[in-house]
Amino acid sequence: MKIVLAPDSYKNSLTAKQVAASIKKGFQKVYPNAEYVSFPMADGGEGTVQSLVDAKNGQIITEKVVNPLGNPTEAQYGLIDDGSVAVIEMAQASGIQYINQFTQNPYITTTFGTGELIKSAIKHGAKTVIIGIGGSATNDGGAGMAQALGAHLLDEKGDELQYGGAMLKKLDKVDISEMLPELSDTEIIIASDVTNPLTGPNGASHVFGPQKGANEEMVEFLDEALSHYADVLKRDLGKDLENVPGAGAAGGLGAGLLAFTNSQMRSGVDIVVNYTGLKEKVKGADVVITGEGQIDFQTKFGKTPIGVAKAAKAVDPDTTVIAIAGSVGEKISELYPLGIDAIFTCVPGIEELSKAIQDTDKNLQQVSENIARLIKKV
Ligand SMILES: O=C(O)[C@H](O)CO
Repeated sequence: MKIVLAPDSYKNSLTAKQVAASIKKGFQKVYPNAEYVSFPMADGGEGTVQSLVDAKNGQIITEKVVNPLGNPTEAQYGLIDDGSVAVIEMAQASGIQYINQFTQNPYITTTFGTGELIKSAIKHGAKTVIIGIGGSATNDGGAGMAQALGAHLLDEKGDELQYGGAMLKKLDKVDISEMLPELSDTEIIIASDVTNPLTGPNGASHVFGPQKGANEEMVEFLDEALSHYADVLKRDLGKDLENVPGAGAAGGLGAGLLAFTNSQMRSGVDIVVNYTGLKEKVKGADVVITGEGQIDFQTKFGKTPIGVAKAAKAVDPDTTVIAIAGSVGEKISELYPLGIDAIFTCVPGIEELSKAIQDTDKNLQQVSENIARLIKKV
């Protein structure tokens, strides 16, 4: 019996590695001698660094960077494959957790710290940088990120723009002559959490600006600023990004990365499946167990369980794929035709969220044992 455990993390509760360990303990009560292969997974969002570092025995690097408000902070990223590949979550340096109702202000928040993480990864020898973007406090189109990598974003007087989305309105010229030279040999793979364009009603400012503190007037101003930024990028760098899907992710960092680096957008979970070699590991598996904190029909839009199911079924359509979630939401039947054979929640009954989170390990073991008993019977 070969059992592959490839879950995502359960947000605010367990890392993907811990989830896999809990499921394994439950299964071992029924199948003590099975072959277990644990594969912490992720989809480019929160937990991607930890999952890839765990899956590939990588290394966590801590770097002093600037947070979105321009204050010093420490942020982490991962190095895998002997340091040749870096894994970054932009939110570690420029995420929404750094702001509160008193400090939130997308006119001034910056992605400079994300650029510092990319620079650090390159200085450590990374030739490929996987960057998960989303969960940001910023609306600066990745301008701060580009400045940290040596780009000059200049106003009419030739002065460097200050941090923040509002400043982009003053952008007159982009000069990339002093950007980090190694960037031209660095492949950047972007895992974006959304497919929104840079500007317009579905763009970064209109859709995600309010959650970062923008009122109606600010949203309009920021949208115009990003539109002007896109015009200058098109004129000075020859990149037309305004309507590219994902350009509006992380306050337009998607556009910034596409404009200033050798980058391409890919599905986050496909990147992780690829880098962990999951398809190789699921060969010969009798059962593949995946999961995430919350499963519902939206899981089909590139979340971990679907990525795992697709990989497993591509290798062998007869492999049984089971998902275990903390909470199971609406229309999960939409996931069955996509490769997930059955979905279970690990929460035993109605209880406080804090209690469910606290008991996740125990609950996961319990439901896993039950699933194993059922499989044995069948
Ligand atoms: O950071 C943001 O703006 C949202 O997560 C969308 O990417």
